[in-house]
Amino acid sequence: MPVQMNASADNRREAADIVLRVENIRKTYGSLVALRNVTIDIRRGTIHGLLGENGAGKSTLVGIISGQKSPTSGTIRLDGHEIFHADVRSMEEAGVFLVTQEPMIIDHISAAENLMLGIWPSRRGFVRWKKLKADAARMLEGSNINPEARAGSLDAVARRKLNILRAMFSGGKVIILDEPTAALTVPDRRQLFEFMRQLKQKGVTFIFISHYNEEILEICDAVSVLRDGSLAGGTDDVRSLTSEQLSELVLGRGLDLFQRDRRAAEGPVAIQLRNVIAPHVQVDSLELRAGDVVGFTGLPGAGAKELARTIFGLHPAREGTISFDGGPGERLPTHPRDALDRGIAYLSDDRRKDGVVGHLSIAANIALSSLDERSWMGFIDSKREARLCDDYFASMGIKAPSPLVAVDTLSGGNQQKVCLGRVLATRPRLLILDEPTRGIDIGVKQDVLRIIDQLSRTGVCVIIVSTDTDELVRAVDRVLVFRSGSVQEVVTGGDITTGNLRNLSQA
Ligand SMILES: Nc1ncnc2c1ncn2[C@@H]1O[C@H](COP(=O)(O)OP(=O)(O)OP(=O)(O)O)[C@@H](O)[C@H]1O
Repeated sequence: MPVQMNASADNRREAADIVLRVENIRKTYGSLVALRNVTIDIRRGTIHGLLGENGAGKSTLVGIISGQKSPTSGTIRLDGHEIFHADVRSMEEAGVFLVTQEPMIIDHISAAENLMLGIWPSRRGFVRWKKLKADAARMLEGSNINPEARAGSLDAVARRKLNILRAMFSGGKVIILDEPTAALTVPDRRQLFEFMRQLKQKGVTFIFISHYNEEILEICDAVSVLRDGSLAGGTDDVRSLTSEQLSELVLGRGLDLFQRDRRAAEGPVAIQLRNVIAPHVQVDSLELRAGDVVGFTGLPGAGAKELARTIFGLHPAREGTISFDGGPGERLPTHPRDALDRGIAYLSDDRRKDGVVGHLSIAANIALSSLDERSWMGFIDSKREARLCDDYFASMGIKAPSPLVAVDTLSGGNQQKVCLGRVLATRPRLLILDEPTRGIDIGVKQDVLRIIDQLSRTGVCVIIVSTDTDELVRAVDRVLVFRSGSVQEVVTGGDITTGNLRNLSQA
């Protein structure tokens, strides 16, 4: 019976190959079924992509794997052993780490101390500070993070990098990265991927959540796709897939990619900025015509985000004026309220800080910043408010039972859609969007780009601050590349390509 013996040896080898198995996992929130009997095998030493539309159940699944959430039913096996009553601590001790989109960093200690959190070297009960600093400095080499810097002073990207590095150096054998590349620059992303490949060689396994096909195709070995809480498909050989097939697997249909019909800068100037000077910003002149969609890009600190925030009154300008429709130059807004009063709206890239109010409903959030428009002599027109909320709820494709549920209960991408609905509802004349589709799935991303396009056709000027080159290529008329606080390059027409923008924004 040699054939049978070979088969069982193969089975054993195969079982040993599987570091993590989720089996028949089901999770419900009241009547909502977030996961329906999901079974996935994750092979040791691979990078396993987890894909799905917003609200498909990805964060819920990795929350369960990492011990943050408990399943309604089903089992998790690590190295073939069933795990009972897992919590975050026991899973980290077992080598399973979840790196979320919101870095868990302690602000008042240094980057080095944060990096080594939980693994501070000690001798006879005393922390070996010298060794800690030396180890941390080695790990942070090439990351542009000063090991001595107070974590609270680091920007969002540095915090995210620190969090990823912490999991990697804490001896994780299964590391889950939930949209780790959001906000990372191209060089940062390359560095992260290189690092993942090195650890993979050493047998570390990654579960990698991303909405970017190109990333999945570049870094993953295998993928599993969730659709509406069920496993919709997957493969152990990502190389056999094309980007279109990946989209189809995620959406259950083909993807209709959006491409703006670019306009030349013609017609009277609607908004003009002059001599704007602010920390990290020095811009002599910027002109927007009605209906222009302009992209701002560059490395962190190069001025793109800073200028956008200056126009909205979040980043104090030392000098500079703004004028509307050929009128006289006015001082720049000194406060967001002042900006909103003058028809300038802004979507922050930090939805935790200035995005949504979690315990309020979707409708209340959408209504928040457009209160003036729906009130008349101090009274709120509630019919109008309901209509407005219904419109945005439907057009943004927000996945929730109704506009009345609390934003807290939505998936990350759906929360982002609420933020976007909220700024669009202010009906501004200048709309500034900072990373508008970050965290949003590929299908809805096209819808959002379409909505921005339609809005611009009503005469609204739009500024999109973005590090997503694909987004810029699809959505804008021209791209301003920032360097050292100034506009270094203006890219127009056929020159707006992914390759060009990557080269220019890294230079
Ligand atoms: N605490 C909660 N209460 C009620 N429903 C919840 C809760 N947490 C998640 N859900 C629901 O479970 C479903 C799955 O959400 P999950 O966050 O896992 O999606 P996701 O695939 O990670 O989406 P995204 O890409 O937007 O991050 C969604 O319908 C979401 O609204």
